[in-house]
Amino acid sequence: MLTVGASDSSGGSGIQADLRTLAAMRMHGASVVTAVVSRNTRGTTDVYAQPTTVVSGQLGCVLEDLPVAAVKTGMFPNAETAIAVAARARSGALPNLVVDPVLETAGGNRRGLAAALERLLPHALVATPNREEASLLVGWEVVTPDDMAKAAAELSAGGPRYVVVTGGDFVAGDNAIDVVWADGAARLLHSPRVSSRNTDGSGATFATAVAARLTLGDDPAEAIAWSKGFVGRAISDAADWRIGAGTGPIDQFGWSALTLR
Ligand SMILES: Nc1ncnc2c1ncn2[C@@H]1O[C@H](COP(=O)(O)OP(=O)(O)O)[C@@H](O)[C@H]1O
Ligand SMILES: Cc1ncc(COP(=O)(O)OP(=O)(O)O)c(N)n1
Repeated sequence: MLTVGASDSSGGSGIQADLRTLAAMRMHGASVVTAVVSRNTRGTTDVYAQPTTVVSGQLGCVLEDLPVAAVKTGMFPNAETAIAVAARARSGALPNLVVDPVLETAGGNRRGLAAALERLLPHALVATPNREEASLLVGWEVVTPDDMAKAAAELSAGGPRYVVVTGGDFVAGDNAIDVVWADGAARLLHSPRVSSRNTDGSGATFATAVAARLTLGDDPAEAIAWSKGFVGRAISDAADWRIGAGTGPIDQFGWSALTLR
């Protein structure tokens, strides 16, 4: 599987989380690095964008040799890089494409990046925006599960066949609720909400797991359901960790359950 995204110096999110997820799923991961991000558990302090020629060069180099079965995209530092990857997708070179439209580190040009992502989304099989990302993409505020379903339907029109609006930050009751839109209908996915300050990389882990399960032959609905369980366990297993002063990473490997002697 190929992940296209940014390097996160804290190790919690970005390509580090993606490659950890793939390793936990016993899968080989190739990685195209769109940016190098200075980030710790308290936040992001700098984003160094790779030149677009380097991103395109890495992409071409991987695709001409490795048998890539699925691709997940994460953070793009600017519109130009996203547009270059969209051009590759348009040519049919990115199979089983899962787009996690990260806008957190886009700085002042979120609208420009969102517009560029709109050029990538029609080539995706699955998109996994959180509520904030969905709000920016549809242009209105996505709050409730009904809103999530409406936004997912809007994004799916002319775009990915499956849209999952994730609701990790939607606190209502005991469940973490995601809304999946596919083939004209919305479905709610519930899992127990884990009380933890360590949720960094949840979105990256979820989207990567979806792409990885697609390579194993799941249909998208199965891949999404499996990944929801996987990320919930990873969050739960890391609930007691104390790594950094802020939002810490999650436990894709089930390390907390292992005893190493
Ligand atoms: N505290 C939590 N307990 C259980 N599942 C969670 C929790 N936080 C996030 N998730 C799940 O992790 C996945 C990523 O969701 P979310 O946090 O919304 O994405 P992002 O990290 O992109 O903001 C979703 O499947 C969501 O339901
Ligand atoms: C380098 C880098 N990549 C991704 C993110 C944020 O990704 P997102 O899917 O919004 O959230 P998590 O994966 O962290 O749950 C980031 N901040 N930096």
